[in-house]
Amino acid sequence: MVKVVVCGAAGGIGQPLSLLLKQSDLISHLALYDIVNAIGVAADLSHINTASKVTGHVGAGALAEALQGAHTVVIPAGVPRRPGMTRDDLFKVNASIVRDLAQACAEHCPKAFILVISNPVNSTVPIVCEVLKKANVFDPRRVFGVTTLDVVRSSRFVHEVKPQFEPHEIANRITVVGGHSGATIVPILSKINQQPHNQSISFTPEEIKTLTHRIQFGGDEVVKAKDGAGSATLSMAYAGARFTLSLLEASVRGKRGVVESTFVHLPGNPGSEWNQRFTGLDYFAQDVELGPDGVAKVLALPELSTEEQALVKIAINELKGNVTKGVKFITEPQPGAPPAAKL
Ligand SMILES: NC(=O)C1=CN([C@@H]2O[C@H](COP(=O)(O)OP(=O)(O)OC[C@H]3O[C@@H](n4cnc5c(N)ncnc54)[C@H](O)[C@@H]3O)[C@@H](O)[C@H]2O)C=CC1
Ligand SMILES: O=C([O-])CC(=O)C(=O)O
Repeated sequence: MVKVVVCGAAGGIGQPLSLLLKQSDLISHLALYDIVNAIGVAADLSHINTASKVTGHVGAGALAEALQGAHTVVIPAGVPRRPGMTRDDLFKVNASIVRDLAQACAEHCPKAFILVISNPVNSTVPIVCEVLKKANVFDPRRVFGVTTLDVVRSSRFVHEVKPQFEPHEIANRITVVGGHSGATIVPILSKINQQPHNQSISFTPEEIKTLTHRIQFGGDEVVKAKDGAGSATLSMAYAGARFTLSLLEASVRGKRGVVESTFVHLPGNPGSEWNQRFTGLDYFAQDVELGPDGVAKVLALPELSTEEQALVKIAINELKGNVTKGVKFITEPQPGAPPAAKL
């Protein structure tokens, strides 16, 4: 029975994510932190007749008490995109929000699992890792970029092309590698097996092209449809809850064989050497087996088709810049950049 903290809990993702987490019997205390409105959201959720206690914490002065004793911290804090923006455009605002939350985690719950939802994930995850390294509390097994929405979208979109395959049955069988923005999102569609029949799903080259593009730019579909009112929140809450609960199943309940695609720091993580050599990167999303301490094993990339190899090459090139930008934000802060808030 564990304490889970949601930072950014009053937001578009934070509220439905907290609602989904309130349903889990693995969580004994759900602490909701935000700079606004978290007390009201907590009061509302606390009337639901499931086991966990819910508390609300508002403002930087209340962050320490929210994080104290946390087993897992989920971070959907920060601004979302509007039409015409890239995820990288969010860096300006979200980088310092994530940096300050990571600094507070380093001080108040250095052993907690940290799940980063705030965009741009390709840069915010390196920011968290660098803050923890600086504080001498970094454990690469415990920091995750949440890319589950790419897997969720993949299984839904594949079902729409191949209705004979149920989305929930293929949900855990599609690996998405790379990162979490446009061309860095690479779904491995050449290797989907549907259990229990072990029937493989095959596509025409045109289907692969259309599906890959839709999965890579699924976020833009929602941003456009919401027309200025933000980006994916409900599907993201579903995906964020799925990842959080998978991690709790593996780490708290001791369930074996739990695998999710996620963006992690490769050096120091068990099994990551092959992917590190292949990509030449320190951060990459791929299937990861989860265990009692977080990452139990980074799974080697599957055999890629020629087209997938080309896509991964493009992803690697873009990721290099995204990762470096995040790392440098902590290791080489610009003069005039806002200082870390005292939390
Ligand atoms: N990883 C992924 O797959 C996805 C990531 N996202 C990202 O998630 C983030 C949040 O999106 P939404 O919930 O739609 O935004 P939102 O604006 O609805 O909610 C964000 C919340 O963060 C809070 N916040 C701002 N600064 C904070 C701080 N310093 N500490 C704690 N809370 C703070 C705000 O008060 C607000 O309640 C965005 O960066 C978005 O791009 C969105 C969808 C998918
Ligand atoms: O598109 C966005 O900005 C939000 C996001 O990451 C997604 O929906 O995948």
